[in-house]
Amino acid sequence: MSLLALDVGNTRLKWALYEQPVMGARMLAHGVQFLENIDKLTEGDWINLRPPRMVLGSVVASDAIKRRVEAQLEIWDAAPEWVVPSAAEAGVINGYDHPARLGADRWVAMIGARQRLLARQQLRPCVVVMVGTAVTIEALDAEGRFLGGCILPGHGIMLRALESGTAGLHVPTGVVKPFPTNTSDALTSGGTFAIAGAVQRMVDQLAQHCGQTPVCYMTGGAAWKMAPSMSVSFELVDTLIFDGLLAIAHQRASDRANQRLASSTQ
Ligand SMILES: Nc1ncnc2c1ncn2[C@@H]1O[C@H](COP(=O)(O)OP(=O)(O)OP(=O)(O)O)[C@@H](O)[C@H]1O
Ligand SMILES: CC(C)(CO)[C@@H](O)C(=O)NCCC(=O)O
Ligand SMILES: [K+]
Repeated sequence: MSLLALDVGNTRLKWALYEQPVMGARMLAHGVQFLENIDKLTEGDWINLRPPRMVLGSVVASDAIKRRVEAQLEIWDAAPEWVVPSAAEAGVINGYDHPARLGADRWVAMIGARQRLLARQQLRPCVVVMVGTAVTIEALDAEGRFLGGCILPGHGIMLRALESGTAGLHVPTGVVKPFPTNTSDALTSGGTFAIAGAVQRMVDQLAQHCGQTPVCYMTGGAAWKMAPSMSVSFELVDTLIFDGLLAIAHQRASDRANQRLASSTQ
C-alpha cells in the first residue's frame, strides 16, 4: 500500500511517495514546490506518479492553501488525511496547554524523532530543531513526553525585519564569522548565532531537567546552513517530518486492518 506523504510548510510544499506506510520504507519519488506553484502539481510533478493508496499530510499553511492542495489530490481515489496534533500519538505525549494548537509540523517532526530513538533503543531526552521559514526548538524527555518548545523567526524573517525596521541595513548576504567586521557579516552572523544559541540553551535546560544529555535532531530546508555554526552536537535528518508521517500512517493503517478483522469475525 503506497503512501504519499505531504509536508505543507509556510513557504514550500514537500512531498514523498513511499512504497509502504512503515518507517524505513523505500521512497519511490519526491519533490518540492513553492506554495505559489502548487496548482500545477497534477499536470506537472505528479503527472506520471503511481496513484497512492493513502495520502497523509502535515499542513501549517492557510486553509486556502490546504484546499488548493486537496484540489490537486482529487485525481486519485485516496482521500487525503491531515494530521491534527492530539494528546498522544505514535510514542509522543503532548504537553502543550491546548494540544490541537500545536503546529502539525512540530508534532509530526517530534514523532519522527521519537521513532528514530525507539528504533535505536536509545530512550534518551531529545531536542528537535526545525530550521525553515520559522525555527522551532522542542524538548522531549526520555519517556517521549513533549515538555514544550520555542518558536523563533527564521533567518530570512530576522534579516527582513531588520531591513524594514532600520534605515541603514540594506546590504548583501554576508558570511558567519566569530567577530564580524562589516554590516553584511554582522547581520548574517547575528541571525545564525541567535538560532544556534537558542538551541544550545534548550539543550542545556533539558539536560538539567532530565539529568541526562539529550540527543539533538535538526531538520528543515535551511538546517544544512546552520550545521557549521552549531555549538552543540546534533544529527541532521532531512526526512524527520516524513519519518513522522510514516509512523502515523503505519499506526492508522494497522488500526484499520484490526478494525476490519474485528468486524469480519463478529
Ligand atoms: N544562513 C542561514 N542560516 C539559517 N537559515 C537560513 C539561512 N539563510 C536562509 N535561511 C532560512 O531558510 C529558509 C528557507 O528554508 P526552506 O524554505 O527550505 O525551509 P522550509 O523548511 O521549506 O520552510 P517551510 O517548511 O516553512 O516552508 C528561509 O526562510 C530563511 O529563513
Ligand atoms: C511555528 C510554525 C509556524 C512553524 O512552522 C508552525 O508550527 C505553526 O504555525 N504553529 C502553530 C502555533 C504553535 O505551534 O504554537
Ligand atoms: K517546516
